[in-house]
Amino acid sequence: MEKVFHLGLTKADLKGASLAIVPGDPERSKRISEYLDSPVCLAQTREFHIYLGFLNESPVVICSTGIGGPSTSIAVEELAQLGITTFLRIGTTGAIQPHINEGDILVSTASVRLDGASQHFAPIEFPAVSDFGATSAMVQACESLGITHHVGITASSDTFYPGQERYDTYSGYVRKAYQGSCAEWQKLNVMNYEMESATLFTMCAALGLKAACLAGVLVNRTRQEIPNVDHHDVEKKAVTAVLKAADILLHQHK
Ligand SMILES: O=P(O)(O)O[C@H]1O[C@H](CO)[C@@H](O)[C@H]1O
Ligand SMILES: O=c1cc[nH]c(=O)[nH]1
Repeated sequence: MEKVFHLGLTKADLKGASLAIVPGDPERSKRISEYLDSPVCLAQTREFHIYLGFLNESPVVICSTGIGGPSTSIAVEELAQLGITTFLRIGTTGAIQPHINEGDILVSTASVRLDGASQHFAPIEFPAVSDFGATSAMVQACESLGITHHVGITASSDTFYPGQERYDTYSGYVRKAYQGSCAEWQKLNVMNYEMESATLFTMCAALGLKAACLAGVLVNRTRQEIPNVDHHDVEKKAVTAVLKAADILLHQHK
């Protein structure tokens, strides 16, 4: 088999792996790989930092997606060509419901499609819905680890500023269409904002792949805009949860 376009890997490089953990941040890939047995770096190209390791003897791929839908769609398309069928996103997020605390883990059942890339896979009426089994594994993982978590809908936006209704200190400008949008999502019981799950869920549902997403809360925007938690502490909790979910999915039938 030829190498895929961006990741530059062949199927043989993945050693038969069928599950990938997909963080946004490239540096998170390496940190996650350190929890696996015999981790190796397969490639570092653009935003895609790819590692292979073993979880209780099963091969697992870690591949960062970078920020947003377009690069996420490339990672997913190319990993699927290499044999990956299950994608577990581990992200960071901003909560918009007052009962959610910094450091909590949010498991997304579905996402509001505030992205553009998902429309290249399915029309806007098509739901950005997670895979039930993979999402249940994330919930089970949080429960068994005693991690405070919330399960529900996520708003997934192409932009960090206007799409998430952030009034930056440079222009303070958010176009009319997004003014008041955060309050509307709050009213509709949306838990949080992040930037990749709408593309991931839509394309995986459309292409017959499985996807789930959990994210660690860095900030609760009902109280403040700038995080004051330790990113690494939040990340560690999310990594522990996603690895447990991967283990459940890979080994539950053995
Ligand atoms: O921490 P990651 O996985 O990158 O996720 C979140 O953080 C980035 C924005 O700061 C976006 O990618 C968003 O989805
Ligand atoms: O508020 C936030 C925090 C992290 N990532 C996002 O996309 N939004």
